[in-house]
Amino acid sequence: MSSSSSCAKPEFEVGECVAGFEVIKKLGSGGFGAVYHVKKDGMEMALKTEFIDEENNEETLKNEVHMLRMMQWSPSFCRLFTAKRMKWCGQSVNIMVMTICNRPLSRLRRMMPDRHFTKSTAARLSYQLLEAIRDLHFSGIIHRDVKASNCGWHAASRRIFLFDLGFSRKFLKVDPTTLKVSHRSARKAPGFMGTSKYCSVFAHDELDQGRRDDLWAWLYSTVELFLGTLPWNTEEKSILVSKMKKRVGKKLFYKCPREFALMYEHIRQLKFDSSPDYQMMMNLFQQMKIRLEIDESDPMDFEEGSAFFEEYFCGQTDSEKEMNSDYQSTIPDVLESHRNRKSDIVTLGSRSASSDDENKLGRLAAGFNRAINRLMSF
Ligand SMILES: Nc1ncnc2c1ncn2[C@@H]1O[C@H](COP(=O)(O)OP(=O)(O)OP(=O)(O)O)[C@@H](O)[C@H]1O
Repeated sequence: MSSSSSCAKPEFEVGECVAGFEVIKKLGSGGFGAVYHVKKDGMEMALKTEFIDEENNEETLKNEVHMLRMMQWSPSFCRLFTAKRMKWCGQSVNIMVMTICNRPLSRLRRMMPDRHFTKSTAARLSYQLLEAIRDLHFSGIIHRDVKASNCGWHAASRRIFLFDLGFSRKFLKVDPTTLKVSHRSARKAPGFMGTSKYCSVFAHDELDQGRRDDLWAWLYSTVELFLGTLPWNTEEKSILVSKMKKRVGKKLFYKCPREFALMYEHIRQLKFDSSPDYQMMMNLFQQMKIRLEIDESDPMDFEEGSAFFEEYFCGQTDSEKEMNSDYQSTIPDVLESHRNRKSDIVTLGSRSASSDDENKLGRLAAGFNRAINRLMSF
């Protein structure tokens, strides 16, 4: 068991000042810490914490900060405002402060009738996620846990941001003498990494992951954006999920725009260290957009002006209400104005909401393996 996940995780209180950032509310928590909505000098941000187990010297956030710093050139990732180590009640805590996103993509999808987006929204979101993955790969990094719950909608830029780089890893290495860059060789037994519902069959087989595996996870996540479900939705056993993935083939895309079958054909022939043809896939998206008359300027299903906005996206979801009511009793009067103000800062991500469409066992296993990997291979 990872030490971070087994050691106590102190909670920051609403109104508390953490490294100069005022806590507005908790957005959710992961295996290694929690994410808070914070404010400083009138600016809203997200603060991610990690309580360090000094005995084991395990610091997942350090890796995430390092990777996010490398991605600051890309518009598909959060801005990193600060990252530091601090003391909190005698404990060492790592924090990073980044752009705050609105609801996670997975929750937005579940708020739709039949839990799927319209073709126009699903296609545009899938394209944006592909752009994020391409940018990450261009920087020499693989994500290893691509899925809609690791994407947040950033309303101001009308983009999705890919977050949670805690699982990510560099796939390139540089020879120190010749300065030649090459793909790292596949490790023999890297262990499972990712989420069973979305990961590639190679990840199920615990093979080392490359760029192709992020694309498989993107493909499965895309199908879910279009259809609201995956054939293995109710299957809990990872081995059976893997079997279903191996069996389903092209049939998976029957109800999706036909261009996805072509992207699938490309992805399925990729080897561990192959370079995917992002441009070819992006061209297929352009073709799809023309064929389906998708207009970039149309509101997304969850944006004001769409047919769904008033009925499905104006209120809070049950899990959001639950998350907010957990804090109700602790909110000091001075912060009451934040809660009452109708603004774009309400209702953001929560762990509890996303957990129902993810394989919990997979997450546990992934958290465990991530801890081991941190210790062994970085
Ligand atoms: N920049 C952000 N803006 C808004 N919400 C965020 C941001 N980053 C993370 N969150 C939300 O905070 C919650 C916790 O995120 P975190 O990445 O710590 O954990 P996780 O992905 O749920 O789990 P794990 O770390 O075990 O994979 C998630 O619901 C996520 O949507």
